[in-house]
Order: sequence, then C-alpha cells, then structure tokens
Amino acid sequence: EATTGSRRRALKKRHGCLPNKELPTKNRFLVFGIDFIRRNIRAYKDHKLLEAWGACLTDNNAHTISMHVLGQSIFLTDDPENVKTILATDFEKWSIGRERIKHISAYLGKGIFTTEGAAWKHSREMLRPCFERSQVADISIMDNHTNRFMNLIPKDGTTIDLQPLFHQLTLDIATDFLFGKSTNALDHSKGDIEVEEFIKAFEYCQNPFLGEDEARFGWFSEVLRQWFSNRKFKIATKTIADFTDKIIDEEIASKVSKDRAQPDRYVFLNELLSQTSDRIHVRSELLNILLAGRDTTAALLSNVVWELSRQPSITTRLRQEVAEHIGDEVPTYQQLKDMRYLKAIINESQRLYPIVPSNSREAIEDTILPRGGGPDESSPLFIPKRAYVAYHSYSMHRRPDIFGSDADIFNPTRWLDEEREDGALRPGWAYLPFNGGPRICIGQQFALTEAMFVVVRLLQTFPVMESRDDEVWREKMSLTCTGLGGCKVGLKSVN
Ligand code: HEM
Repeated sequence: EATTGSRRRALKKRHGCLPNKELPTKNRFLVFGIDFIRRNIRAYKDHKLLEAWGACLTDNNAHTISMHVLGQSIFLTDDPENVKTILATDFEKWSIGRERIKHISAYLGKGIFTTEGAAWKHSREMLRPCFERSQVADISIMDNHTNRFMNLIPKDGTTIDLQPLFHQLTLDIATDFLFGKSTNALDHSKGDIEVEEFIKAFEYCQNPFLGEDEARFGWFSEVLRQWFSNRKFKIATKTIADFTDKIIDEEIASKVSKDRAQPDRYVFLNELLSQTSDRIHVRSELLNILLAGRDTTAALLSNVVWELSRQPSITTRLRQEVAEHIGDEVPTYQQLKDMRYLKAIINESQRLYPIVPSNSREAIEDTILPRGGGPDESSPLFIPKRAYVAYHSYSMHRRPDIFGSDADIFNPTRWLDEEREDGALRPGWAYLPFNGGPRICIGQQFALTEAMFVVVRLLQTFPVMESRDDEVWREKMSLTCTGLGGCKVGLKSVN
C-alpha cells in the first residue's frame, strides 16, 4: 500500500508541481514562527496588518508564499488564478475552516455562514428565493430608518463622526428587514431594555476579548477567545436566542391568527417560515445573515462617505448624477441601479478598502493550486491536507500589473469603460469584494442598494459636505475591516 509520502510525490509529479517561495524567518530555531507572530502583533497595534501581509508577498517578489505558524502550514496568495481555483473550480476540495465553524456557530448556531456540504447547500437553496423577492421591497424600510438617521445629523456644519451612526442605521434596517421588528437603535429618545440587551450580547459574542483585552493581547485576543469559553459568553448566547425566538414565535402566532399588523410588507422571517417551520433552524439562519449583513454595509458606507468628503470634484460629479437621475425624490430601486458613477465610486472604495480584506480556506485533502510553484511562480503548487490558504484581496486589489500604475489612487473612472484610454477594465477574479464562486455573498444586491440609497439621501439633504479628518486611511480590524478614524464630516443643509 502506498505511503502518504509516495502518494504525494506521485501527485506532485503528475501535475508538474514545483516548490513555492517561503517566507524567510529571521531565526531558523524559532520553528513555530514566533518572529512572524511578533511582527504581526506589532503591525496589528499600528493598524498596519494588511500592509504587513501584503509586504510578505511584495518584499519577496511573490504572489504566493508559505510560512509555518504554531506548527501549521499557511500559504498566502494574491494570485487570482489560485483564488479562482479555491473558490470555484475546486470548490469541493476546500473548507471554510474548522476554527470559523466552531467559533461562530457557538453563538449563532448552524446556518448559511457556518455550515458546509449538504447542510450549507440546503441553507443556500432555502434562502435564495427570500433574497430574490426582497430586492425591490425594502426601499420603504430603508427610507424610514434613513430619515431618522438624517435627523440626528447637525445641519450647521458641526463636526460629526458618522461611523457609529452608520452601524446603528444598518442594524436597524437589517433587523427590520429580517425580523419585521427593528432594534430602532437610532431612536435615542426611548430605551427598549430587551433590544439593548440583545445588541450588547450580539456585539459581545463577536468580540468578547477585543473590548477589554485588545490592548494587552492585540491580534491574539482573537485566538484567546477561541481557547476560553466563558460564562459571560454563554449568557450572551442565551440572550440572543431568547430575543430572536420571541420574535419568531410572535410571527408564527400572527400567521396562525391571520391577524398580521402589516400584511403587505415584506418580512424575510415570514418568507423563511414559508420554507421551513423548524424554529431553531430559522433562528440560526436569521442570526447568520444579521452577522454577515450588518457591520459590512456600515463599514462600506463609512469608507465611501469618508472618501467623498475629501474629494470635492468626485462629489460634484456625483451630485450631477443624482440631479439628472433622481432630483429631490426618494430614489427607487431601478433609479439606483442606473447610477453608474455612484456604482463606480462604490467599486473603487471596495477595491482600495475591502470590507473583508483577507479570507482563508482549509484544504480538505491533498490538492493542487495552478500557480505559485517554481522561481517564476508559473508552475502548479502542491497543498497538503489541512493547510490553510489565506487569500489577500487587499493586496490583490492594489496590484499595479492588474489595475495599472495608479493602482494606489482613488479613481472611480477606472470602472467606466468609455472613459479609459487603455480599454475596458476586466479584473475578473482579481476583484473580490463580495467573494466569488458558489459561496459568493448572497446579500450583495441588498448591500449595494442600501449603501447607494443612503449616499443619495445624504447628498440630497446636505448640499455641503466637508471632511473633518486630516489623517490617511488606516484600518480597524475585527470580523470586518473599516476606517480607524471613523467618518468625521461637517454637513450643511444650505449652501
Ligand atoms: C458591503 C457589504 C457586504 C460585503 C462587503 C459582504 C461581503 C461578503 C463576503 C466576502 C462573503 C464571503 C465570506 C466567506 O465565504 O468567507 C459574504 C458572504 C455572505 N454574505 Fe455578505 N457582504 C456584505 C453585505 C451583506 C448583506 C447586506 C447580507 C444580508 C442581508 C449579506 C449576507 C451574506 C451571507 C448570508 C453570506 C454567506 C454566503 C454563503 O456562505 O453561502 N452580506 N459576504
């Protein structure tokens, strides 16, 4: 019978694999990659982790490189061909990773974001029609909450950081859309204890260590969280479940009595209940979507408005587009879809500041990536079972050989084919803000509609928008990535 070694040799030979580039370690005796970890903690504290990972590649003239950390083989790549193989061509051979499944399902339960194989397929099929039917219907939900958001902004140019408000806004919209009952976090006048407890518990479970121990443990608080499950975590998990179950029970009861308050309104939970009556499953799916859909859209809004406030000429052109397409009216879904310049701005923001800047997959079996082997990296590369491959969209999105010599500059017109001198930009797998392949973000359309809606309403309400931030963009990393400096602006309702 063939040994693992001989099987691997045969596999490498059959595919013509060559060795890949390795990250040089300062001290060969530090076999667990301690120097790499130290460098990472420092970079995390300086809010330069994304740059540091990018430098692992560029400093070594590599697009795929390997390293050994705590006895684990990790590959890092910004090669679109490899990313395509992992996410699409060889989808079945890659797992989202045992760590992610264990950690996130501990408080959300099993749903689309935390399962794989047949269970994931089932979730995806069940949720797809809910998302398709939702597309046009939620403008009214967005409008209500966005109005409340606008009312909280000073109209006389006083400096305000919009970032925390964006997080409240996207939470209110997401819960209204999913549950049919909003957290109304933007309603600062009345406190709903149950809602406050739910928000606190949900945020705590995402970052139980980051709050208190970030300063002490830095990047490692993430790892520590996975090692210690504490009582507080369990209580928070129960709070989340109880809050959601109550809403589900109310919805089931109102269905039975046919006494629904707003029979014509689209409620995701309602759609979901028409697919399954398994209450725990419904709860887990809702919470999975809430996690995936809430902070991501807030981070995008924060980055887009931060950039617009610093780029008067881009904003002036965008105002013209709003005036031509929409005027002062509340935009419709179709009008938003037709706003090509706004879409280009959002594309460009997600290119330079991707909300999920780095992601990874774990090899389920010994497998092959098409590139990264040999000195010029053009040969296939062998990946052993259980190795992690991190794909770094942040540096892929900034590759000058793909996006041009101005890849570091914010220039939305690169997305408008007719305005490019060198022909159309077709980045394909080199541009991945919403991931790709069968697990591509299912809420992409919802997120884009929401972000566009809020930006348009902001510009319509405030003819003057000024930046109140002189710093360069720096990252704030948690499950998602957003700007460290927030989104400090001064807005005026009259010129
Ligand atoms: C700008 C906003 C958003 C960004 C940048 C974003 C990005 C992503 C990315 C990169 C993934 C892939 C994660 C992975 O497989 O490792 C993903 C998955 C997902 N997203 Fe989004 N997302 C956004 C908004 C939303 C919204 C608004 C919703 C729902 C309302 C949503 C629901 C989901 C779900 C359910 C998945 C899991 C899909 C699956 O595994 O089949 N996302 N998203």
